[in-house]
Amino acid sequence: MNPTESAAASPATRRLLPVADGRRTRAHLRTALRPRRLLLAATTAVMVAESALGLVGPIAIGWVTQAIVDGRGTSAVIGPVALLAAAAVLGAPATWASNVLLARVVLPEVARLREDVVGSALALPVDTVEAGGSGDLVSRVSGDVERVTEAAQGGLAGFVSAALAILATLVGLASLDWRFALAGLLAVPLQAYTLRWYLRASRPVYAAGRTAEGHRTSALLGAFAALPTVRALRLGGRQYARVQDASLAAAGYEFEATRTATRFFGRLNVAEFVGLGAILLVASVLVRSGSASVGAATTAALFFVGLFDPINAVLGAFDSVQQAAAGLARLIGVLDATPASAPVPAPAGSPEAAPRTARQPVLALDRADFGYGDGPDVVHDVSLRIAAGQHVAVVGTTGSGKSTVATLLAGLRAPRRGTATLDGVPLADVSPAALHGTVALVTQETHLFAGSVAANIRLARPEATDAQVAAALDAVGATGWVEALPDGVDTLIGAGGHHLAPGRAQHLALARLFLLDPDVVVLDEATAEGGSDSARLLDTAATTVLRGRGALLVAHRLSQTAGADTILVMEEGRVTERGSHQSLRAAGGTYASLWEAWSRPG
Ligand SMILES: Nc1ncnc2c1ncn2[C@@H]1O[C@H](COP(=O)(O)OP(=O)(O)OP(=O)(O)O)[C@@H](O)[C@H]1O
Repeated sequence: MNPTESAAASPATRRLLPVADGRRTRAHLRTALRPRRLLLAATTAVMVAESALGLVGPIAIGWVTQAIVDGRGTSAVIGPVALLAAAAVLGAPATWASNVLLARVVLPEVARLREDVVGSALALPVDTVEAGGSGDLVSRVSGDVERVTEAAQGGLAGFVSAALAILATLVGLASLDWRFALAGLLAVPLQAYTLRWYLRASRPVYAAGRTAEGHRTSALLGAFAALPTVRALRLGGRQYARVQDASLAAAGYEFEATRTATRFFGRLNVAEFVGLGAILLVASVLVRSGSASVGAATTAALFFVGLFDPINAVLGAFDSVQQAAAGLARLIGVLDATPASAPVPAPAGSPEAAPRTARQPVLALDRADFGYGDGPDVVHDVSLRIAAGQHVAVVGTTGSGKSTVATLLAGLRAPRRGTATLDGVPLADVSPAALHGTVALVTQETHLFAGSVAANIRLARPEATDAQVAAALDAVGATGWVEALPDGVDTLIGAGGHHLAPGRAQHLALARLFLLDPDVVVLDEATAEGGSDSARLLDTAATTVLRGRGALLVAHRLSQTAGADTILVMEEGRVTERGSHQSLRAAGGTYASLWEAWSRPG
């Protein structure tokens, strides 16, 4: 997308990627954890043992208190103290084992989820990413994955062990005297009510907060992508205001979430004091009536006070589990948005990658219409066919739809009506792995990745040898200037590296294309950056790359298109003329005038 457009699109008007509903999210979790259910059961068993060890403290203290009240000798204290020491010694390995087991259950799944989501994101249709803004995608594969990891590593472990501690304490209370348990349970309705209120209040806040974060990232990325335009047109203030609005909206949700959590913990304190008050009341009645010992009453009070932390931990963990659930739903939304027919692209050279063939596939558009987003059609009823090494050129004025046709033919976008096919199969049904090496699109915007020149060329075929990389550079005539760089092919380019002029970046893109060796090439102004000096060099390189393959050429310099087998003239999204250079010149129409204007000296 044009950066100016991306910066101009208001985040509020974006259609973000879908978010999975609760049912779909739970189903995904169940499927993911099913193969690990034995490990999960072992982890739970260790956590139960760990929680049971945590109960030993209050029990031992109760026994000590009772021994003192009864005036028994020091020997009566030795047993409880030894028990306390044993629980402390066993507690450490139990905690270690539960952490290790939990990591074994959870971490591989989180890692796989991240890989799946990144893979799906790379296979998403361009339209879908453009509609949502890449910021939304970035915030999902970074922020959301982080939240799920945090919850799974820390929050979930805390949640499970604290929940088990609560259960074990309640059992402990009941085993002292059922009336202690009953008194303690008085807090439960209040806690349940508070929790229900909190879940209802916080869930939408977290979900909206994550969406707002996506908007904020989109606004930031949009502003950065359009930086040169923003500077040139002095749009800084407007961009700043846009980012500020998106940030304020996101911060607003963060405040709201904190406010809700604070209220929640305040209400919980009330519940705790109601429970403790009830236990102390019951204790005093039972001790006075002789139904319970002072030691048992002390243990009961300590049990209940000991519940405060786990209850806070459970409910606090709800917080991170809730945030993780919102994140997980957004991640699964990405998985679901990827077309089933478009598996994750396999790197070239891997066994799943399409085998290289010297075949000549037929790439065709048939009566294709296309429009961006919800906008009107900008391409109408376009048909063209590239077979067996044929070269088709598209010419026309700015905005007539040439680039759009190029992206339709390369399978980056799908026509609204009509078809785009490879050997008769709709491109939408051809997996990226099968398209890789068959059809390649090179546009005017050449992205240089941070890395060496060789690494940038090798992206086309990671298994290519140094000699093959050198041969590709040689074939397109780039060896001379590449060798003159500070470190030759090892010179670092891209972000933070040696600066290359746009024409040189295009030259490298042509070398990359040569190494990729696709059957059909779609060149969209791929040599447009050449100044008068390097224009000829780029034209020669393009001629070398195109030799023996089918091609669609979009170019402003008509010298590049004059040799094509068929030339299409586009006006306002329609093909208005079609034929060879000679026949179109002879026809005296738009092409003849364009040629006339272009070839006029000066
Ligand atoms: N990402 C986009 N979102 C919305 N509209 C777009 C987008 N890209 C192009 N358009 C519109 O579609 C129409 C065709 O544009 P396209 O870029 O295909 O024309 P073109 O002939 O390649 O122009 P140029 O020679 O300037 O590259 C234009 O009206 C343009 O404004």
